[in-house]
Amino acid sequence: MLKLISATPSPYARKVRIALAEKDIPFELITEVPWDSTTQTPRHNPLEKLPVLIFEDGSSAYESRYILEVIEAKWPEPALVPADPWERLAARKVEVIADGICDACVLLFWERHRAPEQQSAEWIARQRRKVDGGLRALAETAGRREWVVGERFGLADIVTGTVLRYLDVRFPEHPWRSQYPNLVALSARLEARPSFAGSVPVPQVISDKVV
Ligand SMILES: N[C@@H](CCC(=O)N[C@@H](CS(=O)(=O)O)C(=O)NCC(=O)O)C(=O)O
Repeated sequence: MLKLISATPSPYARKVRIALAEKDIPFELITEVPWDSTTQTPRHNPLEKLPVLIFEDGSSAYESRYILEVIEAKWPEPALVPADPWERLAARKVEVIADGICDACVLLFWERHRAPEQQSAEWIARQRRKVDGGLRALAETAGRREWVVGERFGLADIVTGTVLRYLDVRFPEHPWRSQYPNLVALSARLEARPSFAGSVPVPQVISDKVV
């Protein structure tokens, strides 16, 4: 059985969970805390990050963008990336923006885990600018269209939906809902899909000291 190492808050893992669900690919979900010493992630990814997709032969794929490319190659229908090369590149650019917002949120999250006197205001401001700028770019790209790129649901919608819901977990005070009504409507439509409803992110308890 295909296995996916995931974590309850992970937007990167949620991308993969949604893609597998949208393609009706059965898999075993392994939920863990990659920050704790109990993690099995390093056994399957030398970079020690989840998500990790583990195939029946024990080989593994890691880095969510790469995992999604592997899934698209192994199980091409229904396609989640546009056939048109330029539309495909537009969808990949949306993934770059969405992943970049998530990356900035992760850096913010750990900076805020440091003792107050050790936290860098400049570093926090820098990450906050990336979140704000990325959201602005997503809102401009999405406009008021039904789907973020092209004429059907796909990768650009998956990554946009996952980063928006991730903000509720890691950056709940961010005012994106008042800033971008088009993203609020898009998020509501996407969250109604069974693949989204079955993978709603929630915080996790981290037992070990990380920073
Ligand atoms: N670029 C990676 C990022 C993955 C990532 O940062 N995963 C986190 C968990 S979560 O933030 O997604 O919940 C992790 O495993 N971090 C462990 C570590 O960085 O050592 C991807 O897209 O897969």
